[in-house]
Amino acid sequence: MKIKVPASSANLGPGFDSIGVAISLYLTIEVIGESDHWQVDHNLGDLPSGKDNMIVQAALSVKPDLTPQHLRVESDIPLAHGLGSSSSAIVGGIELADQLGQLNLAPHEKIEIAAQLEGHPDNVAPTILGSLVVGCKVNGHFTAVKAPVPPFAMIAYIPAYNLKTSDARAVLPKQLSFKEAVQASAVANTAVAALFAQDYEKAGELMEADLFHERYRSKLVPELEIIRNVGHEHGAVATYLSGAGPTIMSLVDPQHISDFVDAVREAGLKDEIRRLEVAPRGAFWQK
Ligand SMILES: Nc1ncnc2c1ncn2[C@@H]1O[C@H](COP(=O)(O)OP(=O)(O)OP(=O)(O)O)[C@@H](O)[C@H]1O
Ligand SMILES: N[C@@H](CCO)C(=O)O
Repeated sequence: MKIKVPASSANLGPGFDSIGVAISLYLTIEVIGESDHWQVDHNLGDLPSGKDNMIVQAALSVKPDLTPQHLRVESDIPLAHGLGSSSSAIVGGIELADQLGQLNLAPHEKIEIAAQLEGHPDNVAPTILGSLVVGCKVNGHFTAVKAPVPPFAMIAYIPAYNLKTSDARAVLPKQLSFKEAVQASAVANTAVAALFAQDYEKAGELMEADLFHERYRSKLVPELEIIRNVGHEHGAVATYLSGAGPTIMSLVDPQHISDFVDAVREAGLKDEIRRLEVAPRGAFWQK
């Protein structure tokens, strides 16, 4: 039995901590069988291989008396790169507990648990539901709404360097003025309306007009402005900092992908570029 959990790309510009999209890169957790201790074989470098692994910790937070298992974990989601690897691990752990503990959790219950563990729903909600999701905390619980899937290729520029979410949050201001907060939220509201209206010309402009986080983080990820400018000339509808970065995501019309990629290379950017898709389905089990 295997669980497949998609990656995710959060924020989409002004939807800071609120909007995210499931992405076609996967964390796979194979259940080999019961064991006398938790054992996690993985291809993820020096991450923990026992009970202290994030997947196991998430599973035990849901059901502390789960029987220990031998798991095999593989992932094509780069760690600490703004593609939601920690959320995929948390959601994978919740799915594991749900299945092994026969809990039959509803999607909204999984979102509640996962968002409490992660702190915000922008990565975990699309990782659970698939496609594009807008969510928030309200009246002490998390809520999430699925939006139409944008009909674009997601072209990710993945810098070689890592950027921990905690470091990328440390550069954000503690406060915004009332006037700035009103303007930032007006941009985000209109971006969401444009996404639901499937008016991608308007959505693209608004996705590039974030006032919550990108202007503070762009000094950590100087490639953002370069790729955004390339995108304006070469077929990108919008370019944004994926999650806390450093991955930069561009929504590109499929007809313009090779032109866009060539132009990014001509701008002197040499790190990995991957063509990804929106994953329409959230985490699921396979025999
Ligand atoms: N499969 C996994 N198993 C165990 N721990 C993991 C796994 N995937 C990620 N992690 C943990 O999550 C950390 C990365 O989380 P972080 O929030 O910094 O970045 P991210 O989730 O990849 O990006 P972002 O939140 O910006 O989209 C890793 O350093 C590791 O500690
Ligand atoms: N919304 C989060 C995503 C990463 O957890 C951020 O940008 O910090």
